[in-house]
Amino acid sequence: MTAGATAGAATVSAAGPSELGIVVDRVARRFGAVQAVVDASMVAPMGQVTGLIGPNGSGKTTLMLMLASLLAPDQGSIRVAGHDPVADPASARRLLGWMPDQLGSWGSLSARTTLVQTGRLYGMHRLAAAHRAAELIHLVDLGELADRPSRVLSRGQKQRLSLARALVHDPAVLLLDEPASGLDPAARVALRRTVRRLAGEGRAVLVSSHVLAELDEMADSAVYLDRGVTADAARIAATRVSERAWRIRSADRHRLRDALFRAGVPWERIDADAGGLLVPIAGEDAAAALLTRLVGEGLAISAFAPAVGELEHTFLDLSGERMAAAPPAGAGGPGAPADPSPYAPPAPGAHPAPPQPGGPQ
Ligand SMILES: Nc1ncnc2c1ncn2[C@@H]1O[C@H](COP(=O)(O)OP(=O)(O)OP(=O)(O)O)[C@@H](O)[C@H]1O
Repeated sequence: MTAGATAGAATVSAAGPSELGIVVDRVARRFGAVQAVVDASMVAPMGQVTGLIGPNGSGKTTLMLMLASLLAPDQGSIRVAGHDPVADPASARRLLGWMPDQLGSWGSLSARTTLVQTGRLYGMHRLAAAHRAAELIHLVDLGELADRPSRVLSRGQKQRLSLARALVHDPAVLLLDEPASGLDPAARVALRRTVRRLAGEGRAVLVSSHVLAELDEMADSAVYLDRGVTADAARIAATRVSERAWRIRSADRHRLRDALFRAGVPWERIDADAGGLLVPIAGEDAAAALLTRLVGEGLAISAFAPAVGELEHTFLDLSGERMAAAPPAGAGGPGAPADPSPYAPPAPGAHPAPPQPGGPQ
């Protein structure tokens, strides 16, 4: 995903409703005493993959069900390729493909029959439905299992059948709820390629997932749902300059530690893992300034990158669960003002003495 890309309400452009694929405006939905979706607004443009992210119980599936015309919102409006799934569900359903988190098909039907019957339900001729089923079986690589009852399929194989079923009528908008769950690594790579290709052909693809590293590689932008409310653009923009851990690698870790200390990073805030030293840095500008300084000191840096993906960082930041605490005021930590870099040199005696070689790395 491109750094910091988001698809909040504020990103609605002058594009027409069908170009936007999915448009959700101030939607709410309650189940008895539970307000599952409080205030959700978002867009998912055609030709792009949009991630839908949020903690357990934040309302993602409820929102997806409303988009799929399977649940009516209590208030607000939804447009799917320009159609209102409440007022005109038939038109919306013709244009959208829905992959739920559970397959939900008759176990006695084979994958092929499931796909053919789905095509028939969309009004396809028997031969056209059979042809389409064969195409999709090839696409999701279920050839050897196509004529066995779907109940014998593994969880991952059922996911692939579910994706194929969502694609039967060649929809312009795709709603995928946890599509990668149960897939092995090779199937995940294949899914990622398929999803990117489907978007590349002009579809709007909305993907809900807890596997944020997966989504990072798949999604052009993301919508964050927290306790039923979508995060607005300003909240998301703020996470871009909030602290996160960066991993820095150099052949000489001790020299690197010393250089980081001289750059104003307190000892106690430098962590380490097998990949290098972990340093909290607030924003890309601060990262660039630190890298420039380290290289300027003659250090050979072999890796310098965020230790967590963009989506995970934003998710954790919005959830208020960030690892690193803010540096104490005036401590010259990563968020400190530039002089000349964002890492102000520490005042003499401001930090404990550097640990001796052989200490924790
Ligand atoms: N049919 C229902 N009746 C009552 N409460 C419901 C119903 N469906 C969902 N909820 C409640 O609404 C809230 C949002 O649920 P939802 O399934 O949309 O969350 P989610 O973000 O998809 O969660 P997860 O990530 O765990 O799948 C939860 O508190 C859930 O218990």
